[in-house]
Amino acid sequence: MMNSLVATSRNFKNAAKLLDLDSKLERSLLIPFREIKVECTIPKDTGEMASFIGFRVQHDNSRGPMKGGIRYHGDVQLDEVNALAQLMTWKTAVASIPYGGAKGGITCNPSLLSISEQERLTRVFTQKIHELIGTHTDVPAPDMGTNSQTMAWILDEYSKFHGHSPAIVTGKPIALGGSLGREAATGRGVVIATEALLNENGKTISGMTFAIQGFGNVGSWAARLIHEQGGKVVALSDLSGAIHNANGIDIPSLLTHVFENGGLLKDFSGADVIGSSEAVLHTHCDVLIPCALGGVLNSHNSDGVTAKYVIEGANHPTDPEADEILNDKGVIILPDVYANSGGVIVSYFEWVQNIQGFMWDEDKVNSELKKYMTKSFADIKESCKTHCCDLRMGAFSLGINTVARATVLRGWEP
Ligand SMILES: NC(=O)C1=CN([C@@H]2O[C@H](COP(=O)(O)OP(=O)(O)OC[C@H]3O[C@@H](n4cnc5c(N)ncnc54)[C@H](O)[C@@H]3O)[C@@H](O)[C@H]2O)C=CC1
Ligand SMILES: O=C(O)CCC(=O)C(=O)O
Repeated sequence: MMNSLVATSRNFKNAAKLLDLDSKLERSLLIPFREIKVECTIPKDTGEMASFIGFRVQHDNSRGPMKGGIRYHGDVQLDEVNALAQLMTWKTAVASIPYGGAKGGITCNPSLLSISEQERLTRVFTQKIHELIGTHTDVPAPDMGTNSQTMAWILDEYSKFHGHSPAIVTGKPIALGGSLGREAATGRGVVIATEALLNENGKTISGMTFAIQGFGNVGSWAARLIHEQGGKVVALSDLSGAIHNANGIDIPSLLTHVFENGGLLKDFSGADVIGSSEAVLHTHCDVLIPCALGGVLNSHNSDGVTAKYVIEGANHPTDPEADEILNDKGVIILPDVYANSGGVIVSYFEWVQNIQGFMWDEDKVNSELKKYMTKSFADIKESCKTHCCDLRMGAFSLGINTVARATVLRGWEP
């Protein structure tokens, strides 16, 4: 698998070439604004001390406060967080929301930590970075391995230093100022994006077959909404393996099973086991939606993809080498910086509601989300036409051009 920062930066450089970007400006846009690395030491429940490394990379703030999730996963390391922060910068620009990009994470396996250990770790991490984040500087949110409870602990810890600050994080519980619709937003956005692409090709979700890797926040909401719209989810996977049912998996039954089974889809009686999580990538289907880790589609396995469309619910699931292989096979890829932007778009609505001190109803959140995503799909198509390129390069060049213009307007002189 290619290093995620190398992969993301390669996409950036190819788009910068299409834009004929000044080489000094190009270099400046690629370099992150700030990289933070902190040691977080906590007592485990046993009384033993344990140290973890936490990161926050603030990539760019030319268009507004930096924005992006916090990931708890064993593979978290600086290059990965850097790549994810950079993606946030282009993603917020593609979505036309007034933010820059950031991302954070702690190298840990949350399933091996008790809830109180996770709480202590989150609070220590917040103590270490609280002076460098802020409602108008850098606003965290959930990502893999974190959720609304994690955001509640950050809010509480941050507020001890700075006073009650609901807008310091998004994706928080509704009872603490979270937005209706945020929990479902990334999955809902994935489905809106899928619909836009399929409609353009004379198709609809209803009657199409789908395979989804990852059944956490993004994957489970995407599956639920696809099922509701008449799409057939034939394969799914998570950390515990992959399952398949050619007649379509009954998603409501699976959700009940997962809820009662420690969050895992293994042992579900309504489908056959098809092996490791990677098996789902090669399942016969119309649409493949990776919703887990980065780099899962690479030079070793992309040739086996049979789907006609890949919708990137995860961040950077496709290596540039896999991009080439899939493009040669005629597979259409809807890139992460658009396909999974529903989460950060509704995070923006949450932040706006917190600042206004006014709560929107869920219909308003969902209809505004659709409006933003419909507009950005049209903007990407226009960019593809201008630069004669595929959707990834269309989205990257749109995002990079928007950030470059803001940077120059603020007084950057090439
Ligand atoms: N939560 C959000 O709002 C957003 C998330 N994303 C991206 O979506 C992806 C998933 O994030 P969430 O759903 O929030 O995470 P999550 O922690 O809720 O769920 C992750 C899922 O992936 C599965 N998984 C982990 N390792 C796997 C592997 N090797 N093979 C197959 N499945 C595996 C887990 O079992 C779980 O089902 C990540 O790439 C994240 O960056 C993107 C935009 C926003
Ligand atoms: O909701 C947010 O602010 C960030 C979501 C995120 O981390 C992502 O889009 O990858």
